[in-house]
Amino acid sequence: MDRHFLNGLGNGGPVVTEQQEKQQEQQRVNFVSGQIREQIETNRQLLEAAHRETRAVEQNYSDNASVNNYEADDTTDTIANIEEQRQLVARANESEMILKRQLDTMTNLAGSPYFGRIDIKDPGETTPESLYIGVASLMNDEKTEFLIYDWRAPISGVYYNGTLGTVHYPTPGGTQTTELTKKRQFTIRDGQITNMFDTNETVGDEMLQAALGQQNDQHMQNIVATIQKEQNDIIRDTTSDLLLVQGVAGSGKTSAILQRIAYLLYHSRASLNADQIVLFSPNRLFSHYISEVLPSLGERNMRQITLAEFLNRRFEGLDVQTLFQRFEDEQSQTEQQKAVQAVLESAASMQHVEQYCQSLTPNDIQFTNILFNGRVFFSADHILALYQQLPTNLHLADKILATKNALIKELKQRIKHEAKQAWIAEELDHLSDESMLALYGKHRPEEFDSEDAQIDYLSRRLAHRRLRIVYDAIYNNYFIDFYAQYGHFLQATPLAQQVTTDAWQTMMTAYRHGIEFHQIALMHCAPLLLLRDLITGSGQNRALEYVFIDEMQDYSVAALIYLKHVFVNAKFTILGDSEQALFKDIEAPQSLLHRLSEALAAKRPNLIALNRSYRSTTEITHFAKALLPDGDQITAFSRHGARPKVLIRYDHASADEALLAETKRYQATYQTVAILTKNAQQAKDVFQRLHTQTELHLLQDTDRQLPRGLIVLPIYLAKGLEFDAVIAYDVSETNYHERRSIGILYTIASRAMHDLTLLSIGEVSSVITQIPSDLMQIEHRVSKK
Ligand SMILES: Nc1ncnc2c1ncn2[C@@H]1O[C@H](COP(=O)(O)OP(=O)(O)OP(=O)(O)O)[C@@H](O)[C@H]1O
Repeated sequence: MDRHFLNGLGNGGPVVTEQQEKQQEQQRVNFVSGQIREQIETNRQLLEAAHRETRAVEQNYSDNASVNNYEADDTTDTIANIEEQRQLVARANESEMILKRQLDTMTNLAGSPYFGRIDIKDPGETTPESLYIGVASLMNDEKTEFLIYDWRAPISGVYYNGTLGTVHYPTPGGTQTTELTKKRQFTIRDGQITNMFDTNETVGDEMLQAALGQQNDQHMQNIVATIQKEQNDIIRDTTSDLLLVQGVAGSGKTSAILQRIAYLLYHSRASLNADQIVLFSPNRLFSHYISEVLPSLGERNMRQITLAEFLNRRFEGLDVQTLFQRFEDEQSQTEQQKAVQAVLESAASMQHVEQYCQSLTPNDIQFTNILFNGRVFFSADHILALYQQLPTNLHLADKILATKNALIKELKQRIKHEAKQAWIAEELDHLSDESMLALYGKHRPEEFDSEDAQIDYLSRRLAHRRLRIVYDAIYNNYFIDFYAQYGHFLQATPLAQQVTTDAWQTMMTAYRHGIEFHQIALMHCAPLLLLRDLITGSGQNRALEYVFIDEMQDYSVAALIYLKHVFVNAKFTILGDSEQALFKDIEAPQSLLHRLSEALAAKRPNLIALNRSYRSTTEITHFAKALLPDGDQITAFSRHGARPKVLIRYDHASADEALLAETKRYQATYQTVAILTKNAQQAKDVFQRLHTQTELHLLQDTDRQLPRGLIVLPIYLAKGLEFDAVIAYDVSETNYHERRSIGILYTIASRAMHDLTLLSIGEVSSVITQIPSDLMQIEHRVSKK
């Protein structure tokens, strides 16, 4: 195989027909597939050898580690030896992991080695060179040439971005210019080219058509073969410290950030690993849904957490209201309650926290007694006195730290004192043999000169153990009651104009009441955590490099500010679609960027808007966008299907009948069919009525996986997900009459890839009846006569 064949198909030679060209490309695929197979074989043998090596080293390690220390004279040598062995095991494991990863990558490449080809002619060259692009790079056996370029290589950017002609691409040495003379796309399945064509577009629609026409399964797919230009801008942005992506439903926001993570990991291999990246995802189902994308690209998954999990970890012992509960509760909120919530969740409220902390006087700090066995061990007054002795010019957090250190010092003295008390002597008398043996630690009874010395030692050890609980309380800052402190903050905060004194008072009472029952509403979380962190000078994570937040419309500005405070060194990528706001009103992307840049003190903010919707058929997208007052900017991808169907029934029995018939019809064609309801109660009701008649799964917020078959779930659990067919349950005016019904119905409609039915029990919601009727098929009447 000569180099010209490998890298110069169709370049400069005699004119070849399309058929011949396809044959030549197929030959190249065969050649590359052969190379991959060979390399897989070699790798497999290497992996087996590495595996044997690891086992041997591990065996050796466990033999050595179990040496009886008591009998060995040279314990230090043994420890050093064990440490050396441990490192050997770690290294052997790592080599095995690397080989395994290489093998996985090759296996990924085997059936479909690449999807793109670009021909480029560098300045001064006469013939172009062909580069083939796939999910990972591959060199020939001699390691002299790239058979496949990784899609993330600098030159590969040209495939996604450039149209034919002069193009530029970044390299470590600066921007390079070259001429793009050809761009070719392939679909290769099981080593056979099934589709191939040249294009001048970024990535032609034909490939995309094929990708989007497929049925959905339990996992999201990677999109590297068909990344679109704006998505590519998101993926390859390495400079912004705040990248705000505002994209309409189904525009590929989630896809783009996952490929972005793969891109960042590739480009900062030496300095960045997957553990330094965290994605805040909307729910656990979503985490599972996207979990295969990065592994399919040969990368480890980033960390994933939901806001609820994050908050629960920080509010140990408290039951934090979830987004879902809040959504449910909000349906019965008064206007004043909404106003109070808006105030607490604003950037201004976080500023108030800062100001409050700056001007906090010693007497206002809510010091609290530290108890031990039901008695006051350190009194709040004593702690205040310690605090007041400190120099006044110290920062609040430094003073708290100094107080903490002073308490720990006192505790050490008190341990000596307590060790001499009767309660310790008594406990010592009643210790079991086993506990007593443990209390000796590394000493042995015969080592002591006298019984007194022995008892002294044991008493101190026991007192130390028993008072550990006090140490932990000091260490964890339990000498300040942060819940009371926050209550004090609420009391001290100037009342916002839009809020009445009564409403504020009611909120404070509800807050205190909640705390008594170990509960806290979401709106209090960000200000309270910031307050606690500022007072204690803790709570920050400096190691994280990238934070991704999906579905940002569900986060308050206060929550985002808090996350920025926590992940102080991280670059933020925030994705959202204000149209899908389940909780808030819609906001224009530019003004949002402005507001966020200010709130998060971003130095290099960037906004990328995605207006093309890929998920749904043209008909579904046209219907969904018509629901929105400002949906004009949304463009549909041209892939056709049936118009959404609106079914109207006037009683539950006939509605259930229609629902069943519709699910049967969809299940005959599709893999994933979902009934989406407005809230959890409705999902439960549907489940209870139908599960005896058809196999149906009810999903709840504790679920982590999407089961196969027909499912019913409230819309907030379906955030970020997609289904082949969706049935929106009860889109009647009674069910959807408030303003925010628009966002909810839009989110429901936009979950459907191929088919959508909306079932109304009674008169249809005016959100739907106000749109042109030719966008839907109506069965029965839209309104009662
Ligand atoms: N460039 C692309 N090539 C192939 N498929 C794509 C592309 N962009 C998006 N898609 C597909 O479109 C669907 C929607 O993408 P994704 O879930 O990333 O959108 P989203 O903007 O996060 O949606 P939403 O906000 O509605 O949850 C997915 O099935 C995804 O695979």
